[in-house]
Amino acid sequence: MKIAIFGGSFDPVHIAHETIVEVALKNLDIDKLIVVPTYLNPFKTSFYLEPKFRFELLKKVFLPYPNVEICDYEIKNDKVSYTYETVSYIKSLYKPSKVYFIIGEDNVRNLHKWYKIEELKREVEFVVATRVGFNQNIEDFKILDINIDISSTNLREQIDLKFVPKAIQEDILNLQKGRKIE
Ligand SMILES: Nc1ncnc2c1ncn2[C@@H]1O[C@H](COP(=O)(O)OP(=O)(O)OP(=O)(O)O)[C@@H](O)[C@H]1O
Ligand SMILES: O=C(O)c1ccc[n+]([C@@H]2O[C@H](COP(=O)([O-])O)[C@@H](O)[C@H]2O)c1
Repeated sequence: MKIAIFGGSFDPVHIAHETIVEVALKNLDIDKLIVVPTYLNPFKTSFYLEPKFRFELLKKVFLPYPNVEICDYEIKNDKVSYTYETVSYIKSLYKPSKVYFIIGEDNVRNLHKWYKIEELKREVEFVVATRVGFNQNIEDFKILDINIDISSTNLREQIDLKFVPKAIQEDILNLQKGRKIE
């Protein structure tokens, strides 16, 4: 089995994430794509939406995709998880013959600082989703061509429903009513 892992904070999930998954399913030779929400990214100090809620939003968004699974491994750890550990766990579960790990172009800059990065590079092939405004040297990577100028930060600051997947628009509007999001 060949798999791709797409890890992220998804705080909250937006349409660029959904598009990355669609393009990956189309362009990578994979049987399954596993989305792994973080409890907390090792380089970040806090999250905004509760991990369980970010997980539920991802479930709703990717329900129509039969080959997409949302993995609660990091959330259940209830603490910072390193990608190297998550990949080891997923590998022990599925014994895949090939593992891709998808990151956005913004994450290329600090990739060399990831925990056990040299070992991790031997375990996975990194795939980079291009990101508007980030011009990293990505010629050594497999590329997913994404051209959507949105971030979770933008959405937390100001909701614009055109960047929110249809399946969760109501949940996001409810957050706005409760003033959890502006
Ligand atoms: N618009 C985008 N284009 C390409 N890649 C993206 C885009 N948005 C997110 N990604 C990538 O998807 C993964 C998960 O993203 P993440 O949940 O951190 O969203 P984000 O929009 O970058 O959030 P934040 O604004 O909170 O940093 C990361 O590897 C990130 O680089
Ligand atoms: O393992 C690490 O050292 C490491 C350091 C920074 C980020 N990551 C992972 O990179 C992925 C993208 O994170 P984010 O917050 O940009 O969505 C997510 O799966 C993080 O756990 C992993």
